[in-house]
Amino acid sequence: MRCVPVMRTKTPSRRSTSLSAMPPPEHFMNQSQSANLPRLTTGAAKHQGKPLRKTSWAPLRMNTMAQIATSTLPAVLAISGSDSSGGAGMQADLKTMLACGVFGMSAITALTAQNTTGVRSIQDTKPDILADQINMVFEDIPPVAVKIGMVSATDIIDVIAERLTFHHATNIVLDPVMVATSGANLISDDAIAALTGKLFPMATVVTPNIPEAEVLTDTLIRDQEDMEAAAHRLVERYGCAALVKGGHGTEDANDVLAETDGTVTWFDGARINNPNTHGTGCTLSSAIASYLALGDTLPKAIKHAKKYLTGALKAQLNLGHGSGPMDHFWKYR
Ligand SMILES: Nc1ncnc2c1ncn2[C@@H]1O[C@H](COP(=O)(O)OP(=O)(O)OP(=O)(O)O)[C@@H](O)[C@H]1O
Ligand SMILES: Cc1ncc(COP(=O)(O)O)c(N)n1
Repeated sequence: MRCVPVMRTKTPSRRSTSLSAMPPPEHFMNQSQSANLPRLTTGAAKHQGKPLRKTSWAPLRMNTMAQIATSTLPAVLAISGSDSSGGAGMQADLKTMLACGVFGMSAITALTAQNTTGVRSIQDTKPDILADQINMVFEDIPPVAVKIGMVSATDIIDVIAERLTFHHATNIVLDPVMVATSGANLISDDAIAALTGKLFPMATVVTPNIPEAEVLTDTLIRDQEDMEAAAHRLVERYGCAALVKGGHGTEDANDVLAETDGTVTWFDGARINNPNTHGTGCTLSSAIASYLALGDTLPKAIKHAKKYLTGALKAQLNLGHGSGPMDHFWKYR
């Protein structure tokens, strides 16, 4: 069975850049790929292995400065909780961003002590420290996209909403994390109201799984028709696009996107037989933010993100005693 996600749209598809045409970042290339890149010969390279005479420094420095190669990457900010076991939360976000070709930055909302079998303890970040993290990032390297994950308390949500508004954040991908795969509750009941009231209206897209979409829409989701109706309801209620993910369904892993202009797009994916799904939601949302930062439209970003996630599941990494993490680096092995 092939597991490449397929996209079906109910309106004519939009144009966007092809990712396959994009070269991987140089440090991920193999030797023959990187050997084909143009090289700059700096003054320092010419002197390799030989001690430099003092008299040669001044011309050498000017020569080197004139020829320094500069490069840049779109930067993406993850605002999420730390997962000590590395498979979900901030750790999954940063690994995903690196693998998807953007520069990942972090504002940590909570420290969790967890592994693949459960969550032992949670310490929320003090709101002023969270505000400082967001400020320091935006003041220096303004992100092109922002991914928001675990936000467990109202005061944390308030500060995120206020700071992101202040900094005119764009391309906000919000994964409304409620319950961990291991079963632990990761948000308080009163924080759900703050999340939907303050952060949903700012989001470009929200990405609930089926149980989360049921809570957010007060409906039962039994089939794909219900998933699509829930996605529409979220768009109507909160004015942002909504991707309802089918990972918790019983058949294929199909996700549905409803956009504010009424467009509905299904992203079909065959269910992969892999019990290690810790961090799938974190990974998908970070990949969507990464591809938005790289210039994709929302449907294209989701298509590429799902392809990345599918590959990570197909790699069949098997770590830990519970539902384990995925191989975020699968593309480069
Ligand atoms: N077994 C699977 N095979 C293929 N795709 C899957 C599988 N499980 C989940 N997915 C995909 O993973 C993505 C995340 O969906 P899921 O419903 O698991 O989110 P989630 O529950 O928020 O994740 P998390 O485990 O981080 O809480 C979706 O694109 C979904 O279709
Ligand atoms: C810090 C943090 N953020 C998010 C999740 C959800 O991921 P999952 O549902 O796969 O456990 C998690 N377990 N921990």
